[in-house]
Formats: sequence, C-alpha cells, structure tokens
Amino acid sequence: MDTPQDPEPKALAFTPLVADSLCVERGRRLVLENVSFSLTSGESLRVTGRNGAGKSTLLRALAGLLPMRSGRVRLGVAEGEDTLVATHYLAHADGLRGVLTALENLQFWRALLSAPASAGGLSPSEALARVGLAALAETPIGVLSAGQKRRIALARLFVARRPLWLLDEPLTALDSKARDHFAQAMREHCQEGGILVVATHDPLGFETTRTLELGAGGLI
Ligand SMILES: Nc1ncnc2c1ncn2[C@@H]1O[C@H](COP(=O)(O)OP(=O)(O)OP(=O)(O)O)[C@@H](O)[C@H]1O
Repeated sequence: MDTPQDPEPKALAFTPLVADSLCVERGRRLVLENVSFSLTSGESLRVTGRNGAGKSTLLRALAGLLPMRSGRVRLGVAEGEDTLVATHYLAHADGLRGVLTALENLQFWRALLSAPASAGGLSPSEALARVGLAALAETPIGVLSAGQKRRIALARLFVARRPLWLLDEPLTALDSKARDHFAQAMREHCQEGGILVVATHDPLGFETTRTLELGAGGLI
C-alpha cells in the first residue's frame, strides 16, 4: 500500500554543485584529470566522451561513491540538510529486484529514499503511471522487457523529490516515445530548480546548459 504524501513539498532550489579540479584513478590509472565545473539551480550538464573516457567514473565521484585522488565536490544544501538526501544517482544497472512486482520495487525505493528533505514525491502507483506502466503494477520485474525495467528504474526519480539528478545513460533501451517523455521529465526537473548531470552517448532531446566532453578538451 502507498504511504501518505507530504502535503507541502519543498522547493528544489539550492546553491551550486561545484566540481573543483577532480582527479580520480581507476585501477591505478588516472581517468579524470582536473575536471571542474559549476552548476546552479535549473542548470544541466551533458557528459559525453568515447567508451572508457570516464563518464561513469565522474558520476560515481560526484555521488560520493568513489574516492578522489585530489579535488573536491561541493553541493550546497539548505542548512541542516544532508547532501546524501539531495541526490538521486541512477547507474547503468536498473537496481530492481526480479522477484518483486513493479509496484513493490517502487515501494521499496520510496521507503529507502524518502526523507524530510526529499518529501513530496509521487506515490509508487503515480510514479508507475508517470512512466506509462500502471498496467504492469502487479507484474514481477523478472518477466519485464529491458525497456520496461528501465522505465521503472527511472520512476525511482519521481517517488522522492531530490534536487540533484546524476543519471548514467538513462535512455538506454527506451523507445522513442519513452525518450521524449523522459526528456520532458528532465526539462521539468530543471524548470523546478533542480540540477541535472547526464552521461550519455545519445542526444537528450533538449538543450542542456553545458556539455562536458571527457578526453577531448573539457567544457563546451
Ligand atoms: N572497477 C574498476 N577498476 C579498474 N578500472 C576501472 C574500473 N571501472 C572502470 N575502470 C576503468 O576506468 C576507465 C573509465 O571507465 P568508465 O566506466 O568511467 O568509462 P565510461 O566513459 O563511462 O565508458 P562507457 O562509455 O563505455 O560507459 C576505463 O578505462 C575503465 O576500464
């Protein structure tokens, strides 16, 4: 059963995300060298680059999941709030449990992700409807197609409102209509004051504030 919603969701606006001279090693090899950028409320960054250029590495470092050799990431949040609850990180993997239904997976994620600072998200049923999969609510994830699983993974973004979205190849396996819908969701997130960082090889379907091409000269 869905849990009740916070009646007064907070605004998403917050002070900038700053990456300052990030250097990150993987397997003793320097993958990111002096990567710097700053994004404020409503801004978006598209991270591109050849396979192995370090896109996933950058997102994981921004999410605090990888140690840095040097440099730092600063995420301004409201006083008393935790940077951890300000961030949605979506990796390549969908992060879904095959034996649970679509609805149960989102109930799990909502319980895990909800916090006072990120309240105001959709209920799991509403989030499923948002990604066009309300009819599959009671279907176990294990029997869904790759694109359907991806859509449910993306629905996690809607069950808890968080200002910073770090998305690694979010469009993988989506059909063109689902891509259009998700482009609209990313646009709305920025219009509401959120910040977006997307690693992708594909066009996103909207103009981001900036592009960072790793391995080829930096910010565009
Ligand atoms: N766990 C790991 N241990 C050692 N090296 C790693 C590890 N994960 C990634 N690497 C290396 O780090 C480099 C950057 O990998 P990363 O996954 O960030 O690239 P990417 O730009 O996201 O690539 P792709 O477009 O293929 O997804 C690659 O050379 C890769 O081999």
